[in-house]
Amino acid sequence: MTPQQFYEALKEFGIELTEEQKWQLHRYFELLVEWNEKMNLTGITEVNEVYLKHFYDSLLAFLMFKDIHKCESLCDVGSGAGFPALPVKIVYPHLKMDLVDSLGKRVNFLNHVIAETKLQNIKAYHSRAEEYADKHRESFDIVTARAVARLNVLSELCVPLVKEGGFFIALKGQTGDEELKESKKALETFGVEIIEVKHIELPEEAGTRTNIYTKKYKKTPNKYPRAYGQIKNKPIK
Ligand SMILES: C[S@@+](CC[C@H](N)C(=O)[O-])C[C@H]1O[C@@H](n2cnc3c(N)ncnc32)[C@H](O)[C@@H]1O
Repeated sequence: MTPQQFYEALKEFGIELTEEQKWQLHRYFELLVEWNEKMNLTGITEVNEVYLKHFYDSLLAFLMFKDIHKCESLCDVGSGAGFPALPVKIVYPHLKMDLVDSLGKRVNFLNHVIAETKLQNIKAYHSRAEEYADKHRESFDIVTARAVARLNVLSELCVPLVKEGGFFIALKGQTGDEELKESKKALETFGVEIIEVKHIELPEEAGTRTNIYTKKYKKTPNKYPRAYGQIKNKPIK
């Protein structure tokens, strides 16, 4: 997907990018490739592949989420090199965003991209998500994550951060349905219900996506999230 094809694809969702937004995405791409030579950020560095497998893939779940304009804040757990958070922030600049990652070097990269692309009301934090919940419990309209952990583990990291009435959106690949089955109890325990599951084929046979949308209908019990060892070794079943 060339950048031009990417712009056209967004138009199908009613989004016409400004020159500034196009520049922000391109600058982000350049920094990703540049920093990737010194540290491990991504295996995908060819321009058309980045626009498809990182930018478009990150955005799809949000382009298809009609409540996005009603939401004000978003937390991306395990942002890594910035996905899905940074493309989403560039396209939806009204969102106030926190990016959380447990790896300090990646957080430095994220804050560098944020400064270089002149994004406002967004910051990356060096923290484990389960510790971030100490001070940011029930704080965000949307909490999201891509490629961080299986859903039963991921939901314990993410859902405590979601406000009552807010959304936890998990970007999943082929194993999405199987992960959903094993996570029914966990999702209920942490206080969210499934509102939609979208199966999508990426263009150019780039893979299948299962994007899972849940809504928080009650507070997460205070004992969650537990310490990571417990979350990982004894996920709710
Ligand atoms: C495979 S990368 C995925 C990065 C990005 N979301 C993407 O889709 O390209 C997983 C990231 O999650 C971070 N991570 C894993 N467990 C975490 C936790 N408990 N809290 C915060 N970050 C975590 C890792 O440091 C890593 O950067």
